[in-house]
Amino acid sequence: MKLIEHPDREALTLAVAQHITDALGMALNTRDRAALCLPGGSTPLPVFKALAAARLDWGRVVVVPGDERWVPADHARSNARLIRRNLIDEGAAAELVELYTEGLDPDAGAAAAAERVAPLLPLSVLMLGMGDDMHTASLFPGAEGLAAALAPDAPAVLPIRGEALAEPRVTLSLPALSSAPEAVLMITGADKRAALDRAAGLSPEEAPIRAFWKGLVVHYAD
Ligand SMILES: O=C1O[C@H](COP(=O)(O)O)[C@@H](O)[C@H](O)[C@H]1O
Repeated sequence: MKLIEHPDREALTLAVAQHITDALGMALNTRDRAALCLPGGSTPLPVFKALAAARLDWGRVVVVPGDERWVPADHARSNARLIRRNLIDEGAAAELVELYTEGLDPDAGAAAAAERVAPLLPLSVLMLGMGDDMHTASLFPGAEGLAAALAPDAPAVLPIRGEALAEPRVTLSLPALSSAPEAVLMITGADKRAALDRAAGLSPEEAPIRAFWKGLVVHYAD
């Protein structure tokens, strides 16, 4: 794991956007289409806006959320909606592959999403977020479905449930997420910085971000 500390959030945003732009540009030099996997939540929002201005051949980029809350595509908690509004509608003319399917429950929906995601693998670029509880994507410590999603032979997308979760979720599995050559983690604030330190001494079951440690580049600002 490599930690890069930035003086403030503006510098952090610019550095993460540049990191992803460079990695995507390199992927587009060697592949017809590049697959960019992005986190949800609130932290990456300024990066999405900065990325939208990047001079990339977005028509050859497919974007997929790393996880999704099982809510309709226009719901305020939808990760796909966040990506659509802040990246694609802001000018990055990429294709967005959504994980949610209207009318399916999370189990059937995860299987349907796995069929859409499998052809995108290996991912070209993986950006992750992390919660104070050390979850990443929707790999939550103690969640129902975590062990299946961490298994080496897991399908690309699986359902996740947990008492602390507001709604069921689906997540790209560890094998799908870690098909990318590296993982770029963006975190802000002292609580997440402390969670990262805590994760270093724990297992992936206890601290799912730990499953990405090898090759993980962490960008941090307070
Ligand atoms: O629920 C989620 O949380 C994490 C972290 O989100 P943040 O708002 O604390 O940045 C996010 O990476 C994940 O994709 C999302 O579904």
